[in-house]
Amino acid sequence: MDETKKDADWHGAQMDFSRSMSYGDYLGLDKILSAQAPLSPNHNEMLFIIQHQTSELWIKLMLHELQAVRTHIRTDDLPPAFKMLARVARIMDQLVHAWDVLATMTPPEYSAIRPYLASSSGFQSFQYRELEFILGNKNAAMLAVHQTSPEHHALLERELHAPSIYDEAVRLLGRSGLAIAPARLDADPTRPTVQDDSVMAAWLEVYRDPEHHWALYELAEKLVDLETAFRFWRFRHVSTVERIIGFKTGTGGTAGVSYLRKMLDVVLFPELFALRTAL
Ligand code: HEM
Ligand SMILES: N[C@@H](CC(=O)c1ccccc1NC=O)C(=O)O
Repeated sequence: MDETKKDADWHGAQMDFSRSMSYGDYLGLDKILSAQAPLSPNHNEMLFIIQHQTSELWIKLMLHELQAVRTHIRTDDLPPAFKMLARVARIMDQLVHAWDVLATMTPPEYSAIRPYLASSSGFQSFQYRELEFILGNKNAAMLAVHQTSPEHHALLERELHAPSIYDEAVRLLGRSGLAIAPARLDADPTRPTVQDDSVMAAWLEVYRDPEHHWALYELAEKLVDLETAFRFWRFRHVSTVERIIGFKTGTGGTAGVSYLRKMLDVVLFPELFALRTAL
């Protein structure tokens, strides 16, 4: 058998894609795999770039899932929302473990790359900001960074004014016959979530009688899973940053580690954590 024939018969695999779509065509690999453009001569810059690019892709998927979650909660269709929330929490776990790869980069290795980054920073990630917003950590001041991109600015402006996933969960509590204060239902969507007594009382009722409120109970625990994973991500970020750049000022202009440490105090779904003390 000649070599060409042998190749063509390789386990019956299709070998000629001149007239049909291939793996690379479908996945747009030409675009993805030509998007790594190191600026420094340093070997480790490829790790730095790919770490961020893969993170952005996973964030893209989380946003895709979370947008659908919001619609499903709004339309009282919880089973698909549970499935998607579980997926988002697992993606977040994956990003938590991804820090292990980046942490193989030592301070001198990063110092060789850092000057080439100029004033660019993860702080300017529009997808990350959209993720914070959809989870309810709203902050209008963060839009300023995106002035140079009208498209990203508009997207974040829209998300700033939209109800968060948690706002939709609170509305669902109200539709389920639990008393939610009108002031909470009419809260300014551009402000971060603030703990509310009526929401706390409603979730407490759910947790005190799960059998009667099983779907809300399951929703609450899925949200707690997600916030827990996000907290781990924030912690791994600040710890990895401290390990690599110590207490240097960030390229994005913040104080660096002390800024990231403050972000550890963010609570996305306040009542879901506060209620545990009362149980
Ligand atoms: C050597 C690795 C890294 C270092 C030294 C680092 C450092 C920093 C610092 C100092 C900040 C504060 C903003 C500033 O002044 O620049 C920041 C923010 C940020 N970084 Fe990183 N980072 C690293 C890796 C990553 C990775 C892998 C991601 C994943 C996407 C990431 C995402 C972000 C995000 C989203 C923010 C904004 C956080 C917020 O505003 O709450 N960073 N980073
Ligand atoms: N803020 C980082 C720079 C940095 O990490 C960064 C720069 C460009 C693209 C992504 C980055 N990652 C996360 O902040 C620093 O101060 O070294």
